[in-house]
Amino acid sequence: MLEKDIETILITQEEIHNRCEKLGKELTAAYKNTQPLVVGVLKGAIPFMADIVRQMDTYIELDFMDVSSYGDATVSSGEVKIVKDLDTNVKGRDMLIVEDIIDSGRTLRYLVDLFKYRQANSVAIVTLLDKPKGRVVDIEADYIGFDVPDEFVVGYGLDFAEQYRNLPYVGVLKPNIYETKV
Ligand SMILES: O=P(O)(O)OC[C@H]1O[C@H](OP(=O)(O)OP(=O)(O)O)[C@H](O)[C@@H]1O
Ligand code: HPA
Ligand SMILES: [Mg+2]
Repeated sequence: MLEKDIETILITQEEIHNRCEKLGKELTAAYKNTQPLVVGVLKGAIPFMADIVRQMDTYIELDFMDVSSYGDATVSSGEVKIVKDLDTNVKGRDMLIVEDIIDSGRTLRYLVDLFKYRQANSVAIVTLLDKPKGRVVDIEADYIGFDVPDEFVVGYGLDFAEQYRNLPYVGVLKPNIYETKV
């Protein structure tokens, strides 16, 4: 059903699963002596977060933050706003932010600066996808699943107009889909 809208599959479900296993081992080792607060950035990070935390064999806590800079657009508005804040006081905490993609970098630049301002002890980033060509502000992830080309990607949490988050892989939409929705 959804697959008819996809032009190319960039990353398969199996590739994502295998990469999550490897990243999970690295994160387990990195956080074995601390109890990090793992922060999922709603809504895109949900599928990746569900997979990556189940590959972390160590003590962790979960929290969520909802920030938005895109709305239904495919180009970032440039302004990041908090839609839902954390429930947890982060002062002195080791934090791991889980994201689906770093594109312009604005969302993560904002979050890292915010958590440092709130005096977190450390702030690291794990992202499923990195789109280095999209970068407008300076930010790098500590753990990256895959690099993607400078194209608008969907699936595995990533949406176009709130659709396609539930695809079990990452792909590029057929051009006619943009035309009918824009
Ligand atoms: O590096 P950037 O250019 O800031 O883009 C990346 C962010 O944009 C998307 O979220 P969005 O704000 O669309 O919310 P969503 O997760 O609910 O789709 C994505 O999930 C990242 O959080
Ligand atoms: N796809 C979906 N959402 C996004 C993207 C993308 O390529 N970049 C930033 N948010
Ligand atoms: Mg989005």
